[in-house]
Amino acid sequence: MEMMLTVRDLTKRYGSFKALDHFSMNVEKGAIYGFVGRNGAGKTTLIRTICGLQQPSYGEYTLMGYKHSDPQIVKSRRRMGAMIETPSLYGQLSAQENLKVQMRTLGLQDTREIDELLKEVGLSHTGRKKVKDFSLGMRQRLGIALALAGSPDFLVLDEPVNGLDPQGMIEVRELILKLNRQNQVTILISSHNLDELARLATVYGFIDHGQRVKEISAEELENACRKCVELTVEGNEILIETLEAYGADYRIKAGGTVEIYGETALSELILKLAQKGCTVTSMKEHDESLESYYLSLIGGEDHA
Ligand SMILES: Nc1ncnc2c1ncn2[C@@H]1O[C@H](COP(=O)(O)OP(=O)(O)OP(=O)(O)O)[C@@H](O)[C@H]1O
Repeated sequence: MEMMLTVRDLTKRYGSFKALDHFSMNVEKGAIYGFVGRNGAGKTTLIRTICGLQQPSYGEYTLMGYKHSDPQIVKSRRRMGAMIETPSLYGQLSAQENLKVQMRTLGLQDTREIDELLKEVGLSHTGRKKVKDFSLGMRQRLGIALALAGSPDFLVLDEPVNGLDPQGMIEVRELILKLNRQNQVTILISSHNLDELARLATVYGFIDHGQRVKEISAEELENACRKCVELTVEGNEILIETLEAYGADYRIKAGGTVEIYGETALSELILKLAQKGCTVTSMKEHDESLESYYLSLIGGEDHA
């Protein structure tokens, strides 16, 4: 298993406050790593640190095999593109000119790439329009284009769908999937939009109070998010007796509603209940989503 990024025991202190507290993560080559945590959990701090914008107080990370303390890590950084929080753009310049500046900063000559990048993020039509007159979504797309300059192997996106309309979100999602599948770009993406992340991520890392809560593959998460049917009946005793006879996996909730997990022959169950004189008053089917998994891991209250 080849790793793009490994983070070990990383701690970042601001005075006595630990924004990262012995945090560890593993981003395999080829992954789309969904980085999840509430406001202030430490996501941007981690991203800024691995991009070399700030030094860890303790711990280490390796990027494409180079340790953070190894001067050769600059080689890895050249193959990495990042968009962190709101992209810093030149308001008086057009999208094309902003990209030209970025290419020059990176020491790249290929101006043909600029048109391709603009097309890729859906900004070809913006012509001479100054970036200060762009919508939030357009700025966000230009930020992604800047991160893509130089065709990085590792793309780090901090909240990339922030401010995008539904169409924009679909386009960014398709772009991310295309970069990953066709160009084998490894992607680390932090987002509050769990529904959006669930459509992309191949692995998830959950962070809270600067600490790693869980790292889990999308497949493992899918297995952990079991299908569930909620039944409310008149007379729970008959329902429980019937479920026991089926050997079903169930849980009785407050108020008498029963949650039944896994594949259960529902129509057969309901028929059996009716035969025993037990009436079903309500039935709801739902998948435990990434959101409920996240809430069960981290808890519902927001500290921000
Ligand atoms: N330069 C700084 N000085 C002091 N505290 C800081 C600094 N930068 C970040 N913090 C604090 O570190 C914690 C983590 O912040 P960070 O921006 O990494 O969170 P985040 O998970 O990216 O949050 P969000 O989702 O809101 O962007 C916060 O409590 C924040 O106030």
